[in-house]
Amino acid sequence: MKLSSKEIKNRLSGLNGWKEENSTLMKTYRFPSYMDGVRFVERIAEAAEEANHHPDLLIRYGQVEVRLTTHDVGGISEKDFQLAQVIETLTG
Ligand SMILES: C[C@H](O)[C@H](O)[C@H]1CNC2=NC(N)=NC(=O)C2=N1
Repeated sequence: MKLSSKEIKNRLSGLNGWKEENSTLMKTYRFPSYMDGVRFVERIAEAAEEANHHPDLLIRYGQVEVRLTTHDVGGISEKDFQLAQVIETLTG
């Protein structure tokens, strides 16, 4: 269930701006306003509920940090990459 570092490296090349840090996928998204970031977080939360897979989210002024890891397996799994792909579609 946990992906190897080789698999993670390969999968990361298909994602824009994501990186691995301490067995977590992470990306920082930037927004013109604080509320744009909040609205982005709301869209992520809906997708997370849909997937039953939940990221850690940090809302800052003008940016949102998204961190994904699979607690059940203690590392990065397929679910993390799947949700990252979905999150990439939510920025528009
Ligand atoms: C029972 C278990 O908590 C659920 O299957 C889901 C909920 N959301 C989750 N989110 C994340 N990031 N990791 C999990 O292991 C996870 N488990």
